[in-house]
Amino acid sequence: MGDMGGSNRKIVEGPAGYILEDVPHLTDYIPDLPSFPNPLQVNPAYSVVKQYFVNQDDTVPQKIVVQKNSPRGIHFRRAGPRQKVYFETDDVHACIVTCGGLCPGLNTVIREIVCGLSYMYGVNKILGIEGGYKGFYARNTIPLTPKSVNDIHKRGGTILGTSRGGHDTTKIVDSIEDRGINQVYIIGGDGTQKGASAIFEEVRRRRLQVAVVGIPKTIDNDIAVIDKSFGFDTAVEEAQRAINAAHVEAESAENGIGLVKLMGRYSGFIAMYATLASRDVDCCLIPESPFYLEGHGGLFEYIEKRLRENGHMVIVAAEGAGQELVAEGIKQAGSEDASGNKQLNDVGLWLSQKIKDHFTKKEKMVINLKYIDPTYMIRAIPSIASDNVYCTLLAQCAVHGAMAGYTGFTVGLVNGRHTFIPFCRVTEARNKVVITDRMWARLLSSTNQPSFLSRHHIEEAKKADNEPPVIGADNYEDFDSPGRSRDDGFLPQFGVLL
Ligand SMILES: Nc1ncnc2c1ncn2[C@@H]1O[C@H](COP(=O)(O)OP(=O)(O)OP(=O)(O)O)[C@@H](O)[C@H]1O
Ligand SMILES: O=P(O)(O)OC[C@H]1O[C@](O)(CO)[C@@H](O)[C@@H]1O
Ligand SMILES: [Mg+2]
Repeated sequence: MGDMGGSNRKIVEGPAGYILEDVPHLTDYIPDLPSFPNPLQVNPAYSVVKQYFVNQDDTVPQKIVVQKNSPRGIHFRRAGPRQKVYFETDDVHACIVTCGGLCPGLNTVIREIVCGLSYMYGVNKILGIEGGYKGFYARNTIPLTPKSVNDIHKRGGTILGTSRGGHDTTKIVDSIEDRGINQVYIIGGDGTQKGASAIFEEVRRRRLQVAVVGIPKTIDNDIAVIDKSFGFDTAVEEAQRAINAAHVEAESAENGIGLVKLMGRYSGFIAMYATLASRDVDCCLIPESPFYLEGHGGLFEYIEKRLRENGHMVIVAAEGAGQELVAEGIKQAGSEDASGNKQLNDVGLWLSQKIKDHFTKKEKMVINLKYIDPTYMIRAIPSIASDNVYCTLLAQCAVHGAMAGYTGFTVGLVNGRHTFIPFCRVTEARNKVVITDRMWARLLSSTNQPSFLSRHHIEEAKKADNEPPVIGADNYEDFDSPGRSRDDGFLPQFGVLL
């Protein structure tokens, strides 16, 4: 295999078009770092497992639907415990930080990093950084032990607190150095992973023996490459309660319309999956699929049709849907939050008003519209059982990776297997619903809503999705990225892990 990577990418080529997008290792810049046998070899729980350690050469393909002559394509390093570790148990001083918005499962990940470090590797120096990135230099730390985190997975939110903004790379790495921290676990979304990458680059520049590991978090499911983010299933499950309420209200009133707003700033996965799961939704609006209100094929025409046919209807809107229309209507330029994310106008309130104005004033029709906004309710809850298991495996993989000396990576599920993914791959693009994919077609067929797209729009969208794959480009996994565009369109189950 030859190394064909640039200075920041570690790309290894092999026969038949095999490409490994590898992750950095501490020995890349500290070549004489000593290694030690993994203490799990004598751990009674794990020592009985046949072939417990991952083979050094195991990698996971990004694209699993192939033809006979397809090149082997891009692979990621398989996560899991290694025979050798690069930290002695007593020398490990770990810290954990949570950044960005809340997400079900944050506390489970914190708990399992602490328990994984402690029970699997005997580590007992673990600090919680309070209040996100700025906590490194502006807040106190809290010691974390298996006892102190024992019950936290039953609670929503994060026991460490979180924040947006305040990422100062120099101050953060100074604090890491001053405190003698050598393993940094960073839980957060796309912005957080960009921040983690900056910390890793500075750590490498200073040649510190510090492993920097990201655990991807976002209920929007907008992180690239990975199958699905933790907490997503919990959020979709909770959204069902709001949709059910909207349906009950709508069917009990004359021309009842239930409107539910769900999270999804740039990506409509929660709205799409909640709609598909519910079967009571007549129309789902997401940021990726532009819509219009008036005229032939528009939303008002469809609402009128559904009310005449069925007497009631349910609409689900992702918060990022139709933002151009909303901004046009209220002539307001979007502002930004402390992390530089666009702050959205309330599509739910806007749409409610537009629908009421159209039907009651213009069409002189009696309608009863109920607007339900459960956005924060779906992310401020503890994670459901399947997400708890998912969080546990992500946390354990993060710990195994750091102990084995890997750094500058995010742990993530790729085609149902846990992998180490270089930071740049999860930060360079955003995972979005592909509206020319089978999953969106399934949704359109299940709701029977108009696609709101002209033939020209469809051709343009298809062209964009069929750009040839290029390494490092946003879309080269589009053909088979599960959250994004998988042949069967379904997010995989977590039956096969590690
Ligand atoms: N490009 C960047 N470089 C360094 N730090 C960043 C960058 N983008 C964001 N951050 C930092 O990462 C943290 C979290 O970012 P952000 O608020 O965008 O949330 P997120 O991690 O994307 O999570 P979510 O979108 O799911 O709420 C913030 O403290 C922010 O300052
Ligand atoms: O109000 P906050 O905390 O900034 O978070 C809102 C945003 O966070 C998310 O839940 C995750 O990015 C988005 O769906 C939402 O727009
Ligand atoms: Mg984000």
